[in-house]
Amino acid sequence: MSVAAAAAGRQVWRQLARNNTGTSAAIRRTISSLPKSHSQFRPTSLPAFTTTTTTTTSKAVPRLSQSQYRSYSSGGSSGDGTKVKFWPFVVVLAAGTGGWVLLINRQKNMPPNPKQTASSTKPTPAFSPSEVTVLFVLGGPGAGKGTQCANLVTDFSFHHLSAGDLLRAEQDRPGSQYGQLIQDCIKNGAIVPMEVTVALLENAMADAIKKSGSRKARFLIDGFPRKMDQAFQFEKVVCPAKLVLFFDCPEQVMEGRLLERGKTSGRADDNAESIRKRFRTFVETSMPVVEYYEKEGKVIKVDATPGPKEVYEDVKRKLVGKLGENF
Ligand SMILES: Nc1ncnc2c1ncn2[C@@H]1O[C@H](COP(=O)(O)OP(=O)(O)O)[C@@H](O)[C@H]1O
Ligand SMILES: O=c1ccn([C@@H]2O[C@H](COP(=O)(O)OP(=O)(O)O)[C@@H](O)[C@H]2O)c(=O)[nH]1
Repeated sequence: MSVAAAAAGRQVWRQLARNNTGTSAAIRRTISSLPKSHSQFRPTSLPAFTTTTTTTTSKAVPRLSQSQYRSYSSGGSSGDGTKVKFWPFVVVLAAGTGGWVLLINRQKNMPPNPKQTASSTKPTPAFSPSEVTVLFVLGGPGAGKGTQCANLVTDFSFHHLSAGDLLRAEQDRPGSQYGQLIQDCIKNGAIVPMEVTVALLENAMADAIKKSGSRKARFLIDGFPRKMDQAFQFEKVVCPAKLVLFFDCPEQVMEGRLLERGKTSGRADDNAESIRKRFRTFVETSMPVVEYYEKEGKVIKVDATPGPKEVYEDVKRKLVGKLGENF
């Protein structure tokens, strides 16, 4: 695991702990019981995070200065000149060995060469954007992301991966050490630490590609990234995204849809209190992600207020307009 990845992992936990004042004591307990190293809190069933090693090449060993050498002439003579004297050799050997040890220890303490570190720790995304097309699908809770993804799957043979669905499946997986954490986050409209979600997505993408038997694939990553750290991590270790589909919808409309959905969805967060928290998280944490990608010129914005058919016509027209029929 790279130092940067470890630091990123620790940062997430610190951040979560900081943001944690309003969340349940169960989350606090879970966080405090979690190990610091982010490689250790990776779900056991999930793929390994990209790991790289940093190597430092040994530098040319500088010569010892004169003062570090024991002078042959400094010792007095003992006995007659015909006897072989061993002690000067022993002293020279000891001094030489000491010098080597000092040098090696100094090299160990030296910071690695920045050039080497930059190239050797840069993780390569698991999937190449030349083979794998990733579209992030964003929008407030209840904006209609899942509904529109289903249409896109039919017309454009996308694989649809909902981050929320993957998290709920991990939450329900017997033996998952993240079940309680995910459950608490979802109920409180909080965001599950990115390592868990990114790993679940990478795993699901790899499965879909394996099943399809083709290295080329299109993915709709629904409800993700909801936070900037997730966006950076996913693009760095999984796959750079081509575009973001953003479903823009007023809160009042989304609330009505979610309360209606809550009558049958069985979801722990489709209730008035959780909805309020989810809206807040969306405005404070997820909208900055949309704004970031807007600045990158990667956002297709769709008004999600009309009925599903009308919304889809708009999605299709804008998507094909941007990428063409055969993207
Ligand atoms: N354009 C729309 N007009 C009215 N209802 C919609 C529309 N799109 C989705 N819905 C309904 O609203 C609820 C939330 O939609 P969903 O696709 O699950 O949203 P999200 O995935 O963004 O949370 C669902 O019950 C869905 O049937
Ligand atoms: O990347 C993600 C996606 C979802 N969630 C959690 O899953 C919940 C439900 O997300 P989903 O996309 O299923 O539903 P939506 O809120 O969009 O209706 C969110 O409120 C978060 O608690 C998360 O932590 N990280």
